[in-house]
Amino acid sequence: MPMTPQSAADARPYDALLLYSFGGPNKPEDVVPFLRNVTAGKGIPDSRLEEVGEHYYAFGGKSPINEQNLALKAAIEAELAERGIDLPVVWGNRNWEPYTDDAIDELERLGAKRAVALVTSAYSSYSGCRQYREDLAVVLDKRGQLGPDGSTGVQFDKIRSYFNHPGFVQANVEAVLDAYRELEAKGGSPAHARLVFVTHSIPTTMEEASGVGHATYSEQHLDVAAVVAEAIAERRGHPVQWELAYCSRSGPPSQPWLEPDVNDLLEQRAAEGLRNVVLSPIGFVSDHMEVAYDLDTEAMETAANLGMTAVRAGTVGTRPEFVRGLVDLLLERAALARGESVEEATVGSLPAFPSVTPPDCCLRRHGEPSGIPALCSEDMHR
Ligand SMILES: CC1=C(CCC(=O)O)c2cc3nc(cc4[nH]c(cc5[nH]c(cc1n2)c(C)c5CCC(=O)O)c(CCC(=O)O)c4C)C(CCC(=O)O)=C3C
Ligand SMILES: [Fe+2]
Repeated sequence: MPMTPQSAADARPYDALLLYSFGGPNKPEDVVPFLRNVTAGKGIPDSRLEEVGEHYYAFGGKSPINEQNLALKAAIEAELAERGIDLPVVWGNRNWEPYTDDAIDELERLGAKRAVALVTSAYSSYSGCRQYREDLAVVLDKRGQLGPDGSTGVQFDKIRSYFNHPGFVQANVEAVLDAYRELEAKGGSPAHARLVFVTHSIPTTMEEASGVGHATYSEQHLDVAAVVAEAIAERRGHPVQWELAYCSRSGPPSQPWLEPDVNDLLEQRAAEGLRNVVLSPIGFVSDHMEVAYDLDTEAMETAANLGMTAVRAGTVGTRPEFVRGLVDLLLERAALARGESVEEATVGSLPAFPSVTPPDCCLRRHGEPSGIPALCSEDMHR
């Protein structure tokens, strides 16, 4: 796609970008209300909530996620300016300030009629896709701005799940290469290291439901992992053994979630004689709390106790490959909205995911419609 200043108008028909994220607490008093927002009606045991609360308190009650989203917003704004695209970026979160409702207020203040949402989850599942679309619908409904006949409110489209977009994948490759250098500097042995990709675990029921009309959540990760590992082997000039592990499990013990847990995997591999590990958190886009606690605190401690030399690769954060990719995705979505045919860039073996999803895409579990409409779906005519 040519990135000349002439393409400056090509964000049309959009007049704003909504950077839509999870949110997190900024101070100790925020922690409990934040956790209540996250877990409303999700059956997370109190014991788990107290445990997660402690993770936040251990970091002064402040999650890094909000500052990371502000940094990403600034990086996107800089990239838009660089390309001569005049499009305001508004930030909002599902679970903390600025809330979805605040973001829509802001969009209205800016006079936006049609916005495109960029969700800070790269992969498709209920948690990374539909839940965001449902929350938008719920908030619009509360505002009296949701209806099959169109509405007076802001119209939303969504940028497709971008786990297999070249920008996201290349940024991960660079981050993993940096980690290999760090392993070497720590006296480790990169050629013998296992590359362990890590993502957020989800219930197996959510995993199954994530595969309607496209590859499932775990299949999406396996595809990205294979591409990244191959690129690392090529760039470093030695074979790379890799596998996928999960972190941040919650829910009752009786409910199966995706495994292996990263800590269990490290124990097993250490017992088999593995000594060098590179952890690559491909499931997360920034070094937020799940990375800071579950990986940097817990998994790194597990590795140290096992006598392993381990490093954790960075997340894509504001890496230039990622930020440029996001703006490419925005322009691609805009061209689709204008009815133009565009090449939807991907890497790996999976096709580009739909930006207008099938009605039953990414339910929490199969055959269990949430009863809540979800925006950016084929059955939502707005
Ligand atoms: C797939 C996925 C992502 C990755 C995609 C993405 O990056 O968006 C993600 C991200 C995040 N998850 C986060 C925090 C939490 N997630 C929870 C709970 C849950 N997450 C789930 C899934 C995911 N979550 C699931 C299936 C649950 C169980 C409840 C339910 O079915 O919905 C809970 C409740 C307590 C607990 O169970 O841990 C908390 C506090 C934060 C903020 C971190 C910060 O503050 O820096 C972020 C970015
Ligand atoms: Fe989560």
